[in-house]
Amino acid sequence: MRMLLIHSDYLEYEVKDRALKNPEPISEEQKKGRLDEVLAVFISVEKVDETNPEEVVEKALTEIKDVAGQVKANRVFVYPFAHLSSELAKPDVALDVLRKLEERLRDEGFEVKRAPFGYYKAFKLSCKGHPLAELSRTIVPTG
Ligand SMILES: Nc1ncnc2c1ncn2[C@@H]1O[C@H](COS(=O)(=O)NC(=O)[C@@H](N)CO)[C@@H](O)[C@H]1O
Repeated sequence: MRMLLIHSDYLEYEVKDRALKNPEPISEEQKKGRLDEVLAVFISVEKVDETNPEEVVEKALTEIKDVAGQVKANRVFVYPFAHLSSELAKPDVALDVLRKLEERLRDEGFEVKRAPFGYYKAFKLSCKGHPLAELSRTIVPTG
């Protein structure tokens, strides 16, 4: 899994078109979303993650909690992003990993939104620009 973490004044998105034949079913309300004062986490789930998705979710949770603690963010925006890797996991595995990560972040007390999976989306992001505002993490299952 590849993650790009951007501490932001806000992240907002708007669904434009489907990018997959069968994108995640979404409600009218989910076609637009915004969070202010947020740690935006752009995530590519990778082929290697398919060997142990549960472990990857827990490792991603640990990394996000660590960064959120450092930048003092209590909101997290989970954003499916297929452009951080050339070895993408299958969409059904990727969606399952992202849904589980969203759930575990909520378990840990974060306010969480997840952008819809399998769609082209317009988005606006305001990066705060402090030294820890732009970070990346790579997570690999131990197998
Ligand atoms: N492994 C993945 N990790 C994260 N997001 C993914 C992954 N696979 C698919 N997606 C989601 O599905 C959308 C489209 O995926 S994509 O790989 O970019 N594009 C396609 O698969 C098709 N457009 C054929 O190229 C992405 O924008 C993202 O929302």
